[in-house]
Amino acid sequence: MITVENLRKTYEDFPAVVGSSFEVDRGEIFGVVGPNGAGKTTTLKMLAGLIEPTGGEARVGEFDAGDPEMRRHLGFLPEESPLYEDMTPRSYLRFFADLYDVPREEATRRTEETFDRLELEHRERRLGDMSKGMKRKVAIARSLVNDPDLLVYDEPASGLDPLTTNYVLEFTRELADRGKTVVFSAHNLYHVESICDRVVIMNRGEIIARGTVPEIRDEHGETTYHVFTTVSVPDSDPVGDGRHRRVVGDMEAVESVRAAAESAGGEVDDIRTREPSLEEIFLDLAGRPTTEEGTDRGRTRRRNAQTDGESDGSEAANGADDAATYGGPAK
Ligand SMILES: Nc1ncnc2c1ncn2[C@@H]1O[C@H](COP(=O)(O)OP(=O)(O)OP(=O)(O)O)[C@@H](O)[C@H]1O
Repeated sequence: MITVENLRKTYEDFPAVVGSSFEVDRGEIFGVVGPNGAGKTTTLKMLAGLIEPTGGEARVGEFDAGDPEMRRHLGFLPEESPLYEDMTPRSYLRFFADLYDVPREEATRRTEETFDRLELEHRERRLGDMSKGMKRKVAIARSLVNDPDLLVYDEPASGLDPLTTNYVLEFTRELADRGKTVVFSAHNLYHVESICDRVVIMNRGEIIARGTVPEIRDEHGETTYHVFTTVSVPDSDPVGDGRHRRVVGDMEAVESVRAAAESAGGEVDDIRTREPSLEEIFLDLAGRPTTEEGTDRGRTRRRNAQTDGESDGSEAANGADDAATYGGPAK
């Protein structure tokens, strides 16, 4: 469905995307994740034909992503979706349906169906008076008004409460089950882990990992061993039930802990393995220097940077407005 080859975008002299290649199959949910400034929005906007690549190619089905005809098959949801405040959800959707030449009856049926599914109330209320979650639902409904094959969603759950987030994610899964292809970006890796079929992790414009979450875990994640001892050993922490726990990365280290416990008059009581979450792998990978910065692949945990990223991301304005979303000229 989507083929991206060596896609690049440079803003003036700043390289925002430095050579991405990936493919997305029909009916797949494909996640693009990465910290702030990684190049996710830029990638999505190139896929949606909203910005012109500096180099490389993005194809959607038989079309080049920049082909205006492609937009008839696309539903794009920008990270920030300012809506026309004086319209109501129904009049707003009618307006977009008309832009896409969707027959009135068909448009009304689709709109009401989506509003019902998303449990959108107050369909005749002024958009300017609606909550952020309601507006997001209206923006999602708008992305579906032309019954597109491809949905490109930039942070679909941005700024939503957990309940609405669940709705939106479940709905996204349903759309893929109905055969639509979904490419979406997210900061919240739990969302990615819960619904994506495959993922790319971006950092500083580069794809640094790709695959299904289990594949990424196999390739980049390190299993840790939690060794519980009946006595304190160096670098162990008490766990509250009289035992101590030492976390190590390989079996050799497990044996050292065993030796330390025995020489202190105790023993190893239990050993548990733990697989890293996508979030841990992401933090680990995103904390490494890029290849341009050197070959030291030492691992640096950057939990603080990630926390900042999550709060900044939901507020970040990315400049897409209604007209550009529908199909304004490529910049
Ligand atoms: N129009 C622009 N002009 C100059 N630089 C830009 C422009 N748009 C984006 N950038 C820069 O390109 C880089 C990638 O931006 P992009 O918005 O694609 O990142 P992102 O991964 O979506 O980030 P976020 O998670 O914060 O939304 C950032 O350093 C950003 O500042």
